[in-house]
Amino acid sequence: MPKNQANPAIKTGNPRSLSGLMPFLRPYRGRILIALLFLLLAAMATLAFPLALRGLVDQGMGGGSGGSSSGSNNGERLMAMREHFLALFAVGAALGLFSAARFYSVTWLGERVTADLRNAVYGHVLKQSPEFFETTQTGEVLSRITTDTTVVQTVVGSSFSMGLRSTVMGIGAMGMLIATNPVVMTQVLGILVFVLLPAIFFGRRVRKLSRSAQDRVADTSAIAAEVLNAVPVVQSYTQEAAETRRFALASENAFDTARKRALVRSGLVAFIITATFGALLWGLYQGTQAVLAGNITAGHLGQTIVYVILLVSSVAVLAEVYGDVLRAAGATERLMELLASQSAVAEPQAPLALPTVAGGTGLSLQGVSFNYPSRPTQAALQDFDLDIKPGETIALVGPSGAGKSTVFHLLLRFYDAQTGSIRLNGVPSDQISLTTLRAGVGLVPQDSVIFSTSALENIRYGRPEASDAEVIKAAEAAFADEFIRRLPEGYSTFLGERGVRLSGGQRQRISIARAMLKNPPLLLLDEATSALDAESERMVQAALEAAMQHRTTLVIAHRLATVQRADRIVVMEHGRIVDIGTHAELTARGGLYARLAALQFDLQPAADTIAI
Ligand SMILES: Nc1ncnc2c1ncn2[C@@H]1O[C@H](COP(=O)(O)OP(=O)(O)OP(=O)(O)O)[C@@H](O)[C@H]1O
Repeated sequence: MPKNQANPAIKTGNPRSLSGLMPFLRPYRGRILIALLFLLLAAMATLAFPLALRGLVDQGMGGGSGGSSSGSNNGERLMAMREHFLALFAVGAALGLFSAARFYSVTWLGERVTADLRNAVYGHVLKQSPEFFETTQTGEVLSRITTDTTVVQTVVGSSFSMGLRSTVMGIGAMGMLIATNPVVMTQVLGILVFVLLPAIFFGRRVRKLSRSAQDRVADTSAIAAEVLNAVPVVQSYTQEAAETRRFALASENAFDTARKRALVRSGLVAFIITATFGALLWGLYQGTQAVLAGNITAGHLGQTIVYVILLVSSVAVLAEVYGDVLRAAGATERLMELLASQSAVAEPQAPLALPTVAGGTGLSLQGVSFNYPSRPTQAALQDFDLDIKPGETIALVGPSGAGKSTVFHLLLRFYDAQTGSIRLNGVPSDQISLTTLRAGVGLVPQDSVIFSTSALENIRYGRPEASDAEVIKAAEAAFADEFIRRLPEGYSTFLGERGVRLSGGQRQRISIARAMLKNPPLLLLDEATSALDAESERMVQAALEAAMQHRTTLVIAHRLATVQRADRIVVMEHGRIVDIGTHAELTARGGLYARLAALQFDLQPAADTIAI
């Protein structure tokens, strides 16, 4: 089982999964306490309201209910009423103030925790080895970072506080009811038990469906991410309609699961509302009877009714919140799964320093055998032995699938070899921290990556602290300066997806300038196979030659000029080294290299050629 799979401790959509959020809440303990304080104050203001109301009804209005009161009596009552109204207003103002403060602090918390969570997941995903991305689709990760965190935000930033407020209010209202009217209370409590039991049953179903609804939404994101990255291919094969149908099918699945969840939840809501109404009416009925019998005053009844309303509405809100909590539990689980995934490439416990050697990095690969985790039976490299002196330029050649790129992957520690050792300047590569190891390597991939930013920043990606002058120097060395200056805004021109599109050769030169600015002692170059026009080709070649100076270079070579410049050419086939030598030596030997070279470099055709 790949190491990056879900931590088995975190399984199905259980509300307990929300505990995974604890580390994200902990830094904000002070804020949480403040929010709780405002929440309590607002709840207390709400609970004080019926008391003030009772005072108003019984003392302000109904005190001497007989009809013909004396003038002074009326005046006193008016005064008392005013006082009661003032008290009610004070309670209302306090409620408004505390509710606003609670709302702000809780929303702040929700947004903050979600932002932290999103950043943590993204940062964690970026550290995963390529193996992770072979098993997890980009769209799926995006969906988790956006949709799932939004669900969590709903809970932390609103549902949770609603739930807490309802709990406090419910308990408060219950306490007040017990104090003022124990008989009604006993009956209301009975009804509440009747509400809660089925709610738990329904809740379980909602939970399962919540998790699955999130999964189905992630499916649609995965499809969209894949297809949006390949729109030209989709259009050239006129597959727009088919792709739309595929997406619609996934959307339909998501809709169906969400609909089922809504149905179950609706049942829950219908049940709760009916039951709470029952409780409310029951309380009202009891109260009216008591007033008629002269056991309690009208104010007492009014107060009781408001408390009963508070109590049942709290329970109703809690049921609603419970649904949100279950949804968030599903989302948290999925996020925690991502956070729990461990990169198959481990950092060393006690990293060793990487000594610097003049002229470049010395490399030693001894007995290296490796197969990709998804292909346990097929060796991508076998008994690979190669010593490279600092400053040497080595060309790797061989048919497609020979394992050339795999050598790069292992040198960068994207994967770890199953057997053998890889040493840089004598230090095993798995004993060097990943940051140190990769800081010393410059990679120029076959397909140049251009980020959506200025030309300046694109080159600076290789060394963020470099000055503008250094960036320009690197661009000049990579023969990129001239064309960059001719762009609409020179070095400030926005490149990439939403900016100026560059030609293949220009992209390559930016990519080379980026690596040159980093100035690494080891350069890994994957020469582009795509044909460039002669002028572009000449420029790229010149840029590459400049880049190879004063460092160790490994180049996956596709050009005659490159192999001719190399100190040694390593010929690979089926993951093994089949020959090593210079261009002249290897051509003279007439083996695999001679045949490859004849095909690839357009040399004198050899007698028997092989397909590459
Ligand atoms: N991520 C991967 N998972 C599984 N197998 C892989 C992976 N990458 C490469 N392989 C396999 O490993 C072998 C070596 O591939 P590699 O990419 O190193 O070859 P290459 O010599 O660079 O080929 P090319 O010149 O076509 O890029 C091939 O059989 C390939 O199918």
